[in-house]
This record gives sequence, structure tokens and C-alpha cells, in this order.
Amino acid sequence: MTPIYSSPMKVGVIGCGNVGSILAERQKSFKIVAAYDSIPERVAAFSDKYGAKPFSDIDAFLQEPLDIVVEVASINAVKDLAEKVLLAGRDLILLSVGALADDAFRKELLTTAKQLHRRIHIPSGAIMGLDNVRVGKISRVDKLFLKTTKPSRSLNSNESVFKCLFAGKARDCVALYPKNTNVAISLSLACGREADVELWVDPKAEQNMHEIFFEGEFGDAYIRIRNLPAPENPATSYLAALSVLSLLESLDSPLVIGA
Ligand SMILES: NC(=O)C1=CN([C@@H]2O[C@H](COP(=O)(O)OP(=O)(O)OC[C@H]3O[C@@H](n4cnc5c(N)ncnc54)[C@H](O)[C@@H]3O)[C@@H](O)[C@H]2O)C=CC1
Ligand SMILES: O=C([O-])CC(=O)C(=O)O
Repeated sequence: MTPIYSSPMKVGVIGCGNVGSILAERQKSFKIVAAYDSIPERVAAFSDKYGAKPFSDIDAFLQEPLDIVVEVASINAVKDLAEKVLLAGRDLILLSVGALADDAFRKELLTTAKQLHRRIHIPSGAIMGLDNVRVGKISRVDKLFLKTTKPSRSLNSNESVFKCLFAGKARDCVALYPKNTNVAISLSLACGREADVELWVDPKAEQNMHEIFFEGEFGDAYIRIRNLPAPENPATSYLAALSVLSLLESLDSPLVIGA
């Protein structure tokens, strides 16, 4: 049978910032052959450092012989570019999951993916437990609650006291904090039920902490993830970059683990 991907897998990256650079630094069984960013200097510097072909035109980028495109840019990038990626016949990994909070956009994107037999992969990002939260789609759920606590610098906040910045539904949270709460949408999509969310700023904290409270037919679970912020972007936890990396490393493995 023909292998699904080339070996090494040819990856195109949208977003040459913090996560894009971590992927490039640590690529092993895949190769980033093309890079696209809306800031020309960023893509040029990325290309000089890592050898990927630079693009500031998305159509030209998508004409490269890519096995998969990895979005590590922004919610706007997903909204503007994800459909183009699928229409170009590429699978897509997307990290700015908040874009999928828009029901109409998500449904249209998934319809396109289905029609073209393409896949959209959502990495676990900055949390753990997304695999088992999927039981929410086939069994009763009584509670899905995410409490995120981040240092002031991660939230670009001037608050000097421990304070709740938001309490409400996942999609309203990511609309207000698009660079900090994509995980709330990943959880909601995995479970099939919109998560309740609280976002706290803690001026004394050093880590980006996510606490997941999940209850239902199976029993209950509490997961606490204390993430080190990524050195180049404290809004993003380092684990988010590692999760994309591990997904890329395992995509064509014959052994699929989890859930
Ligand atoms: N799902 C999850 O668990 C997590 C998701 N994220 C999201 O992942 C994404 C990447 O994070 P970082 O690398 O830390 O961000 P970053 O800000 O360091 O890098 C983003 C890069 O993408 C580029 N970019 C932004 N919008 C673009 C567009 N419309 N078209 C082309 N290029 C564009 C920027 O110029 C920048 O170079 C962010 O959206 C972040 O919020 C981050 C952490 C966890
Ligand atoms: O990296 C994190 O801790 C979570 C994050 O920013 C997001 O979900 O957007």
C-alpha cells in the first residue's frame, strides 16, 4: 500500500513565532520545508535559520509538495487560511483552536474536510486529558469546568492582586482572551459540551496553570497542569509546542495510543 506521507514527512508551517521556532529547532522525523507568516521579516529570519523555503503568498506556499500544514499563528490565521489549506488537498494541524468556537465556520470547515477526505488534527496543546474527555460524546456529563490561572506577564496584565478576570462560557472567554484560552475550546469540542471557564491572574505565579474538573457517568476527574511558559511567549505554555511536536512525530506510526 502507498504510504500516506513521505519520509521524512514534508511540513509547511503557518506562523514563524514562538511555537513555529520550537518545532523547527526540534524537528526529527519530519522536515519543515516551507514557512509562511504575515510578517515578512519573521519568515525571512526563520528561513535563514532553519532552511525552510519562505513565503509571504499563501497560494504559492500551498503549491509546495507538502504532506501536512501546521498552523501555529493566530485565530485570525485559521479563519482566513484553514479552508484554503484543505482545498489545496493538505491535512491540517491547528493550534489556534479558538477559531472553531464559531459554529458556522467550524461546520463549513469540517464539511470541506469531509468532502475532500482531509483531516484536521487538534493537538492536546497546553492541557492533558483531551483523549478521555471524549467519553463526553458517548456518555452522560454532569460537569466540565476549566480554571486557568496565569501570571500577569502571560496575560499582559497590570493587575497586582490575585483576581478573577472572567467567569462564563468557553467561547466568550476565548473571544476576550484569544491568546490564552484556546484550550477551553479544545476541551469543549472533545467533550461535545461547552466548558464553563474561569480565568484568573496571579501576579505571584510563575506558571500557566490549567485545572480541569470533569464529572459524569464514568465518575469524576481532576487534572492540574502546571506549565512553564514558553521562553519567547509567556502567554503560550511550552507544553503546547511539545504537544504539536509529539503529534507530528507520531502521525504515521502504526501504533495509535490514547482514548
Ligand atoms: N491550543 C492550545 O493549547 C494553545 C494554542 N496556542 C495558540 O497557538 C498560536 C501560536 O502561538 P505562539 O507561537 O506562541 O504565538 P506567537 O505570537 O509567538 O507566533 C505567532 C506567529 O504567527 C504569525 N501570525 C499571526 N497571525 C497570522 C496570520 N493571520 N497570517 C500569518 N501569520 C500570522 C505572527 O506574525 C507570529 O510570527 C497562537 O494562536 C496561540 O494562542 C498557544 C498555546 C496553547
Ligand atoms: O498555553 C497555554 O497555557 C494555553 C493557551 O495559551 C491557550 O489555550 O491559548
